[in-house]
Amino acid sequence: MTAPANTRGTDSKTGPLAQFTAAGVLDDGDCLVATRIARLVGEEDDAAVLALALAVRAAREGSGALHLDSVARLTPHPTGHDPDDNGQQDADPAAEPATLADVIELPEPQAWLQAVAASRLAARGVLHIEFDLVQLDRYRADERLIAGWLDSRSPDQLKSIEATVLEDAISAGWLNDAQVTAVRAVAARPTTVLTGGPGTGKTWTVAAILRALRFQDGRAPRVALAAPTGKAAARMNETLEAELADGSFDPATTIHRLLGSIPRSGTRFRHDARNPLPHDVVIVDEASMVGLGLMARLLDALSPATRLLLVGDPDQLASVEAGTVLADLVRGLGPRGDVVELSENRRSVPAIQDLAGAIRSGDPDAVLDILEAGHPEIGFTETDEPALGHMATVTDQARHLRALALEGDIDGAIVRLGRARLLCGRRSGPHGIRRWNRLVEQSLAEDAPEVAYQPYYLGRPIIITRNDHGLGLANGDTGVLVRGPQGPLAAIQTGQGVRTLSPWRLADVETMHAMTVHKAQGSEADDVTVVAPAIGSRLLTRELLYTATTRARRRLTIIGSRDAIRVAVMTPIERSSALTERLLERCSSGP
Ligand SMILES: Nc1ncnc2c1ncn2[C@@H]1O[C@H](COP(=O)(O)OP(=O)(O)OP(=O)(O)O)[C@@H](O)[C@H]1O
Repeated sequence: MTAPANTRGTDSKTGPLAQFTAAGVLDDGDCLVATRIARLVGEEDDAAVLALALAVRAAREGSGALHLDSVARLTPHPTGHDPDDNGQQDADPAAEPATLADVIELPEPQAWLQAVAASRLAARGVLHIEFDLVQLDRYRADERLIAGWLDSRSPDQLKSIEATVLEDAISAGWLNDAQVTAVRAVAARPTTVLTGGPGTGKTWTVAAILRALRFQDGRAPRVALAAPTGKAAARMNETLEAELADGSFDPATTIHRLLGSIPRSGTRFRHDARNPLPHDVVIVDEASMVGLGLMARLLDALSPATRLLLVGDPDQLASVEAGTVLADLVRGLGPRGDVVELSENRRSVPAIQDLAGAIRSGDPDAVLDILEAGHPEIGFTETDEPALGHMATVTDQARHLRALALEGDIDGAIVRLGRARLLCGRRSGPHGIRRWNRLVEQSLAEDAPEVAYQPYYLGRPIIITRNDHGLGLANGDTGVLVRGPQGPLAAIQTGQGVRTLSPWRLADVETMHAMTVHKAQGSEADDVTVVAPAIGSRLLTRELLYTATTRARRRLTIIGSRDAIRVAVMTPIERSSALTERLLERCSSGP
């Protein structure tokens, strides 16, 4: 393959940009940004402009870096649509999906990389080439900040933790060996990453750490508890209630609030290197949902004396923002001994744990064997045309919720809400939540016609979609509409308990007979039904299936074809970054 001829790549209507747009790989926004910047710096090399547009696209898709040799493996979507969007199934689901290399003549990656390295875009610092990756300046800067910060830390700068208090907390904590290692690591190290799947005792370990900190002599250390979302912060407060009860520690908050958001600035905060946070210890839960930019801003705002504990599950879906920071840190800091992994799951039933393990290890045969073994806790409905008839628990749940709501039973309805959940990859299309919400409502309307036309019908499960500090509601809080003395009441489970209020006060709210897997992150239900995305969907990934599976405590039903399951298990989300390499490079060149 050769580098593309110079066909006026700075014009998005012709040349390689047009070809990539027609193949559904680039969108107009990618091309517009690339052509504008190219014009600004006077770049005329098609190959470099194409790399810039693809780096912009990569960031949009969650990568802070671009491997030019991965471009050939991209899947073209000539209509610009995902199969789940346009309602079409692949004609032959077993057929190998075409790659971009099948439809476009691509530059040879090494020559392309050299062309980018020699380009004006590189000379002017728009693009950088390191570790054979192309990076936009912003993501490289964030990665360098994170790696540099982690590298500069020394245990000598930390306030020491009294050994006897630490040992007391450990012996009184009923901790397993890995949990003890984690507590000791936090005491001894400036940075610790605590990983593990759901129910492996991460919060239990954090509680032991807080107890060790509370009984320190002299000034109690100042601890910040934080999470990427309001919902996750509220959950932290709930699960650490006993440790927070005496007021020794401030309740958890969002990372944005901790750093001090500046209105209308998503990238600047009141706390930064010049005005660092005053805390001795910062503990971040659900760290897999923290993107590159936010992690860089957080570390930038920590003083050298601050201990940092990042807690999360690197195998779950990563942040919406670009980056796979937690997974990168696990790989990059592992050799330094900064990572502790917990693996003993105490929450889900063994069959679901085994299934999650097989998905995580990328073994489709093992996954299908478990799905088809007839475990009472696992159902597998093999079809690529899911229908409501496949989801008895979902319609059952809707009817129970409605009955409890009609009785005005707030507690009963809230408990019921956590019993069963229908999860989908996306919002739209035949496999998306909108369709299932509509179908469940149609089914309810057979007995209760008002469900079809009343927005606030009794028994409507809801999810809050935006933080509302005035009402004390967090994005992701869930609830149900129940009969109240003067009309319908919204009963919502918040971090501070159940709140009831008039549904008319709710601004950002959606129906939740079905929920996206992204939104379900950090929450669980006893009985989970998962509709697998269609073959060809970009959402059909290992992380999506793992995250959905690990939401189930007692029973799981997966609805999808064997091929779709196979594709999901074999398709880890490819997000490129150079953060791991940066950390490993520093580790190997260290003292
Ligand atoms: N060492 C232990 N001894 C007894 N019970 C434990 C221990 N560790 C964890 N548990 C229990 O196991 C369950 C899961 O623990 P925990 O909530 O800490 O897990 P987690 O990893 O934080 O889960 P998630 O990621 O879903 O929040 C809890 O009921 C907890 O009380």
